[in-house]
Amino acid sequence: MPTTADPSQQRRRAGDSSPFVDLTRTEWSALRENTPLPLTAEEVERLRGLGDVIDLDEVRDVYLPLSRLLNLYVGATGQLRGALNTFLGEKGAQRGTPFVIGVAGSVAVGKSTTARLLRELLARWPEHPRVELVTTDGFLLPNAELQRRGLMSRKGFPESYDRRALTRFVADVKAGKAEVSAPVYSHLIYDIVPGERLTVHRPDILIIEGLNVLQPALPGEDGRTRVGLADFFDFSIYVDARTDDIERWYYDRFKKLRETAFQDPESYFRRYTQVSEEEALDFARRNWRTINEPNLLENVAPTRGRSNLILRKGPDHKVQRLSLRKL
Ligand SMILES: Nc1ncnc2c1ncn2[C@@H]1O[C@H](COP(=O)(O)OP(=O)(O)O)[C@@H](O)[C@H]1O
Ligand SMILES: CC(C)(COP(=O)(O)O)[C@@H](O)C(=O)NCCC(=O)O
Repeated sequence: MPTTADPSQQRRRAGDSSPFVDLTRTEWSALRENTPLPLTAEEVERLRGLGDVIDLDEVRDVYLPLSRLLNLYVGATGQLRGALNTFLGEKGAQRGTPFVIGVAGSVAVGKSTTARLLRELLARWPEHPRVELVTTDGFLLPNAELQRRGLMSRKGFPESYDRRALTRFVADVKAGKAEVSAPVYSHLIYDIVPGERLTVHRPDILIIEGLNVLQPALPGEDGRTRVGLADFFDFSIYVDARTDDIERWYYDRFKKLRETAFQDPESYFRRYTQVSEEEALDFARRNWRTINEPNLLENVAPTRGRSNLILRKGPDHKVQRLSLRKL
């Protein structure tokens, strides 16, 4: 068989048998067309998570095309709704429901920054100004309950969440309910905040970000299949990187948190400011090796292929390649 040295042709051939279109950063960035850059360097700085490297170039090259694509998807969904209403006739006077976007990926991969940037960029389009962001950590079981179930060292694994409540939350938002609320998690106290709720009032777009948002539904106690969170998504994004890089980012962030958030007298991790950096890092390494890495490999990474878009980061946190699901 003749071979070709042209990588784009090779990719095209491989692409024929893949449900995704693979794009380099350069190819992707050309797709922003004339979408204006609505954020200043200061605003980007404010949105950046600890350890993340996001600057205006990254916003322009990666996030503007993404915001343009999502705006097109929201518009096309509105047209589909019109078709559905025509079909439904008398019953078809349904008002729109929020467009739901899931953002998945490992602990420390930078999904929070991706989700926060998207919220800001999407809210600047006049067609959908009301964009809400909810993280799934609010649906973690409280520490007391995790302890009762012997799950304290499984935080972030699918079984550490109240998955029914999480799915019900997204289902209610997607159904167009006027007011839906979620519990709130605090990284500071490492627990659910008693009595605190976050309320969502029928936004134009809901972004739901978390480790396990693309997990398929578990069968119920009767063994029957249930509806899962991702069944309510209109679009989903998986933030991806090499496991070695994510591990390094996790330790770098831990070191920074030790100098900042952990110093707070209320911080659950305050004790790691009182020991040597090496001892503190031993704890971080244990956490990575026994909790976050196994969860990434067993539960999170296998959901990558269920997303609509994979953002693949290089060792410097910058997105290098993207895979977009074909329709
Ligand atoms: N122990 C901690 N104390 C304070 N903030 C934390 C702590 N652990 C993580 N964070 C912050 O919580 C957010 C979510 O972190 P994480 O779930 O690892 O997702 P990601 O890094 O993909 O955004 C990040 O902004 C991170 O900086
Ligand atoms: C709170 C998390 C489970 C992430 O929750 P998510 O919002 O992704 O559902 C995670 O950031 C975490 O704290 N993991 C526990 C192990 C650790 O401290 O690294």
